Parts: sequence; C-alpha cells; structure tokens
Amino acid sequence: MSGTSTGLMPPADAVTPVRHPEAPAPGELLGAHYGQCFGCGGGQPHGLQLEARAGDGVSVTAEFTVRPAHQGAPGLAHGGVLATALDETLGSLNWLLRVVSVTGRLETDFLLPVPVDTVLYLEAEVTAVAGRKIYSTATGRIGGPDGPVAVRADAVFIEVKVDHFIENGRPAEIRAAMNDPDQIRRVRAFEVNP
Ligand SMILES: CCCCCCCCCCCC(=O)SCCNC(=O)CCNC(=O)[C@H](O)C(C)(C)COP(=O)(O)OP(=O)(O)OC[C@H]1O[C@@H](n2cnc3c(N)ncnc32)[C@H](O)[C@@H]1OP(=O)(O)O
Repeated sequence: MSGTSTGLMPPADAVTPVRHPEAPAPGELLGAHYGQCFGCGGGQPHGLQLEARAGDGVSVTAEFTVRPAHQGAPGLAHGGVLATALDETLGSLNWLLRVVSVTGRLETDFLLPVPVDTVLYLEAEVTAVAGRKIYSTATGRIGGPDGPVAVRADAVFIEVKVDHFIENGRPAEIRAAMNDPDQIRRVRAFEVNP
C-alpha cells in the first residue's frame, strides 16, 4: 500500500487477510448489499449500480460505466463519483472477509480524466488486518481491464456490528430493511462470521 497518510499505514502487529472459507467463489457476482445503496443498489436510478465480483484471495473486481448523470465538468466524470466507485468496490471486500465494515479513511488519487460513457474497470484487495481495522487498496482503469490507471485509492475500513446501522440509520429505512427478507438474508450472511 502506498497511502501517504499515517492512518493508512498498517501497524506492526497487522496480519495478512484471510479469505473466509464461505466467501463467494472467484468470478461470482456479489450482488447489492442494500437495494437503495447509491453505490450498488438497483433501486437508485442515478446511482452507480456497480456490480462487484469475487476475485482470488481477498480481492474483488467491478465495472462501472460513467453516465451523463455522473458529470462534473462537461462530458467528464465528477471526482466524487469516481471516489464513490472506489469506496463501493473497497466496501464489497466485506463479502470476502465476511465481516461488516464501514469506511473510516479513503485517500484518492485522480490520475486521468474519465469521460462519460467510459467503463471504469475496478479492482480492490485487502492488504492487512489489525483488530477491527481493515487496510485495502483499489485501482480504476480505463480502456480495458489492463488499461492505464485513471483513479486509485487506499483505505482503512473499520469493522462494526450490524447494530451500527440499526442505531444510526433513519428509522423508516431501518424498518423497511427489517421487513425485507432479502435484506435479512444478506445481513445474516455476515452475522454467522465466527
Ligand atoms: C446492512 C448492510 C451491511 C453492509 C454495509 C457495507 C457498507 C459499505 C458501503 C461502502 C462504504 C461506505 O461508504 S461506509 C459509509 C461511510 N462511513 C461511515 O459512515 C463511518 C462513520 N464513522 C463511524 O461510524 C465511526 O467513526 C467508526 C465506526 C468508523 C469508528 O468508530 P468506533 O466504532 O467508535 O471505533 P473507534 O474506537 O473510534 O476506532 C476503532 C479503531 O479504528 C481506528 N479508526 C477509527 N476511525 C479511523 C479513521 N478514520 N482512520 C484510521 N483509523 C481509524 C481507531 O484508531 C481505532 O484503532 P485502534 O485503537 O483499535 O488501533
């Protein structure tokens, strides 16, 4: 990891991440963790609707097509949208570890402009784990999966209990999520993590 912030440097006692034995198989689509998520939910018409796939080890890949609703400058993706794509891809690493974690810190480099209609080929992997802190890194390439890196990020995610969402989310959405059998199933998949 090449993050410049001290908060992104794994401590000396950090360990190598371990793929959960029941993690989705390499190549398997992970699906949205929440249908209304701006990053991955199918219920957000202007969201990124990003579909991540399990990779080898503790890694994922994803593709995101920049649409006109994602512009910052004329014909170019907004940097915050690209940061969201990186954040969401990094967040989907939760499925490989089978823990629930949220972004604590996200450091982003924007290396190339990304025009509307471009497909951003994203890859992310966990690099180290220290207690509740999960260190990870991601790239977004254009022109193909082996094209030049347009954006990259280093992050630390912090493991939380499902209660984090129940206690902090707006009650109406929490109630709706609790009444959705698919949502319960997805959360249970994380809760069985030993
Ligand atoms: C239902 C669907 C599910 C699936 C849900 C999946 C969601 C993925 C969505 C995509 C990702 C997102 O956008 S997530 C949304 C954006 N993020 C958030 O909303 C998070 C808001 N922040 C918080 O709620 C809080 O600050 C937390 C939970 C991150 C940490 O609070 P806490 O639980 O009290 O933990 P705390 O004791 O402070 O810290 C624990 C350890 O982490 C370190 N730590 C804490 N914050 C940071 C930080 N920013 N940078 C570096 N390190 C940090 C501390 O130094 C400490 O290290 P040590 O002393 O142990 O060494």
